Amino acid sequence: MNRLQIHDVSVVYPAAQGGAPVTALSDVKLTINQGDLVVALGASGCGKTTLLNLIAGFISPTDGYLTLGDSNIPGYPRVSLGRDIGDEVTGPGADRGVVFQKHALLPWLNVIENTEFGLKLQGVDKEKRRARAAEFLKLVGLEDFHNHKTYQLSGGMQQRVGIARALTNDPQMLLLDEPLGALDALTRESLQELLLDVWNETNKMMFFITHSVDEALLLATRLIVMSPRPGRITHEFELDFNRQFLQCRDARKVKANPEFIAMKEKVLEIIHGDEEATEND
Ligand SMILES: Nc1ncnc2c1ncn2[C@@H]1O[C@H](COP(=O)(O)OP(=O)(O)OP(=O)(O)O)[C@@H](O)[C@H]1O
Repeated sequence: MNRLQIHDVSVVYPAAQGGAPVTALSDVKLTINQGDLVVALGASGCGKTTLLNLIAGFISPTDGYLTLGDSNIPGYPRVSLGRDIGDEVTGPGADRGVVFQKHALLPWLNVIENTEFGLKLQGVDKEKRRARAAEFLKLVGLEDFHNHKTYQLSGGMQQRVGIARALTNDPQMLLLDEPLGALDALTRESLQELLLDVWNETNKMMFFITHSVDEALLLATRLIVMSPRPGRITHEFELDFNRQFLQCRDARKVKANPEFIAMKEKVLEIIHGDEEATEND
């Protein structure tokens, strides 16, 4: 079983000219198991993107460390009792796929060339990488768009290519930094459903950042709420609204569930409290 573990991690950004250092994350502990869809919510500046960048290996912790690995590989766990499974995360790797808010596709390549790009860099032969890219383009509903240039596609379709591209590398984990934030409401809903289908079908670990409480509650198996100054995880909730959605395929019905409404109120209260505290600082 794959697992990502974050062990007592802090991140301090050095002082900019004339300013003080910023403690973006303080003493963060988090375990993400195979099949977890962890969503991070929190007031602006609470360290969500810093946490994602750490998991992606784009930045290093000031204190603490992260591990990622498969407990079924002989030799693991390195330490008993299920802790320290896997290898220390020390930089970016193909085991983690990142989907950004802005898709970051290459405009001179068509859809399938963009999707297979990571495998091409890894030296996978053309037939193999085409077949894998086609498989994931089908999964995101773009099987008829292989030869389109990415700038000919709508924003939602471009994000679908970004998701297919990340999946084509077969990462253990998908990291998504507000991937739906720039989309109109209807496209956003259809991509939420797509992501739940992808999660359900692939059973990959996912770490997802959003500013939308509705989106967080609908998608998450575990919701973490973060607070700023210093950034830390203050609340964690186990949720099953995504399972409810996958059963009934009706997001509006799930969102009308009194439990959903009560959880939304609870989370909004936490976040608004943090925002007011920050404004009063
Ligand atoms: N490269 C950097 N150098 C210095 N400070 C930084 C840097 N990146 C982020 N910060 C600061 O670290 C804190 C956490 O930032 P981060 O972007 O991780 O928060 P966030 O929760 O993702 O915010 P938002 O919701 O606004 O995107 C903020 O105070 C931010 O100003």
